[in-house]
Amino acid sequence: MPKAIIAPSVLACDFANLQAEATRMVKNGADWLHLDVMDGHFVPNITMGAPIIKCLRPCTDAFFDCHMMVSDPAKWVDDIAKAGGNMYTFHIEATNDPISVIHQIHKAGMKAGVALKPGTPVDVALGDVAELADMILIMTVEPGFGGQKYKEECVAKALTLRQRYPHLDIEVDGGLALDTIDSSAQAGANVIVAGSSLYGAPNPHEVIATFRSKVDEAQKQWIQ
Ligand SMILES: O=C(CO)[C@H](O)[C@H](O)COP(=O)(O)O
Ligand SMILES: [Co+2]
Repeated sequence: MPKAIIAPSVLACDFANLQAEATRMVKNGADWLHLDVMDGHFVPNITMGAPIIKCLRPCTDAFFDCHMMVSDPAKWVDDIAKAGGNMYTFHIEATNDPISVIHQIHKAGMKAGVALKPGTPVDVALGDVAELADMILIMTVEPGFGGQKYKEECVAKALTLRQRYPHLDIEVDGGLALDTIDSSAQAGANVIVAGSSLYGAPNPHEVIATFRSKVDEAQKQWIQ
């Protein structure tokens, strides 16, 4: 059964100390690091790109989960692969040909994720997309900024995916915290992104452990 994967979003960290902030979460039990790449066009904010990911790569062995909030997903695949990205998750709203982008990502040696904004119906990810992708990301906030309120209504999409694809990695991103994790875990999401609730916590180790136990417990209902 899909195991719990906890992926702190460094978007919420002190970027002046990115190396220490990233490795701190790994030491606190994180499985992946979630790196939010924003181009100022697909979303109204600019964050980091391949040059920063490349600098971070020698600092940790952690799996780099690159969330690409960009208007032209095909354009950055090779740069992110060379920089050391492990998962390249692009938005389905940004392309007319998600299948060819998935193939391009695989050819570059990365896992392929496909993200859905809150207003995007899950139907677009069913069938070929879910069967070829390594992960589907259900956004639980509008992409662009950390620290937003969790949109619980989005988790119905995770439930639809989990019922059809018991082995698929399903990620949720946006507003995940101790008071919101339950609905995502119960809907079958197993990859939990959290920025503010982890970087703002005095005890991130405990928060990560709680996320993990809630997800692992909930996953038992889907497959043994
Ligand atoms: O993709 C994102 C925003 O577009 C971030 O990953 C997300 O918002 C995480 O931050 P927080 O947990 O504070 O909501
Ligand atoms: Co993200």
